[in-house]
Amino acid sequence: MALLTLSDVTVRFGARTALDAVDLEIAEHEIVCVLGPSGSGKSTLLRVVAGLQEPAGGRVALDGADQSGVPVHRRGVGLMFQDHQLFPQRDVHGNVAFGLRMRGAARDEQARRVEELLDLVGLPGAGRRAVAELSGGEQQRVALARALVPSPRLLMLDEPLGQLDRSLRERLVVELRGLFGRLGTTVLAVTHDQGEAFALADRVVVMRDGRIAQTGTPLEVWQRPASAFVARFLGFDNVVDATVSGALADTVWGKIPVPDGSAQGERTVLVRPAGVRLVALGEGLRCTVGARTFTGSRVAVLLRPDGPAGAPGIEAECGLREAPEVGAEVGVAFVAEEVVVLPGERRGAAQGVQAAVMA
Ligand SMILES: Nc1ncnc2c1ncn2[C@@H]1O[C@H](COP(=O)(O)OP(=O)(O)OP(=O)(O)O)[C@@H](O)[C@H]1O
Repeated sequence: MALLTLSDVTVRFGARTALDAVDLEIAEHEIVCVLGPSGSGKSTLLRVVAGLQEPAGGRVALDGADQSGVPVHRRGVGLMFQDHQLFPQRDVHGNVAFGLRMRGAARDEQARRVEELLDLVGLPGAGRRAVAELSGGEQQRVALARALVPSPRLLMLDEPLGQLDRSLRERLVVELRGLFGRLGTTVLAVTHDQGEAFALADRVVVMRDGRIAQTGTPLEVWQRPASAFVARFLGFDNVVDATVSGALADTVWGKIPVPDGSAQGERTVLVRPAGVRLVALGEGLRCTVGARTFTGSRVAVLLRPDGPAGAPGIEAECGLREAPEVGAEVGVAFVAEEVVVLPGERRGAAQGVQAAVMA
């Protein structure tokens, strides 16, 4: 049985629907990350599970038990918010022991458990340190220890690494995944950073306007985005309308090869940057290099098709040495394995069909 089940959960703020009939299940020991643009309903999802927000409709169940009317502190969930919300006047021990004290745990049990948790999050012996003197990353660990101390059956994290610098986030995310794996913690985390979500999660949930746009393993979502929205949200810019016929998609960039078995007809097609190949001038689509951006080990190259007028730019990625100069003229070809015909009919095409039917 799922540890957490949301069935048809709707949350409204006046006329605004923050969650729109959401269904979601989380299995025990699973780490699920919710991703989505600002305002898509991520925090509301956490709040409704925690009991901080009443749903207007639907049901939240933990271990199969309906949670309506069950207050926050009786749900057995741990919560960690973006801004840590540590008590500045208390030391590390005082912060981590908070949940135990509230439960009336004996002092020696508190001391033992706090030490155990501080060891676990990599802050052994830090109990007497003042919270205000800790670095952002250390405060983050204290907040995590505090959330873990009552052994919640579900740990919920809202932008857990939000305010930390990039290198610390990358390190902590790996540590967190290892830690949750060892503890067998079930986690529901919210982040707007897809790199973080992909590194942490067994499964990601992409939200849009209060609904789930896609759910799947990081690899599934990355390889097969469910829609143009998800593809663009993941940072893919090469998304164009196409008419797919057999192994070719007819697009504004010319005919692009698509993988065997691709859906046919009026579609939207994603070409991953790795599927854009630079070839000799005179072959493929003629483009001018509009910009180059160094991304670490690769160079992102923006190509502007020389025609037809209004054709969108194409993003390619090149090795450091073969990236052409800005202004260079190049030929562009496409590699079928890196092309994805997105599920669902193109919106414009569907509207066209509807207009035709109505006429
Ligand atoms: N207390 C509230 N009163 C009124 N509207 C609210 C309230 N909380 C959230 N909303 C609205 O509900 C929608 C979803 O908000 P939510 O905070 O869940 O989004 P989010 O995806 O977490 O956004 P962000 O990434 O910016 O934190 C938004 O349109 C927001 O304006």
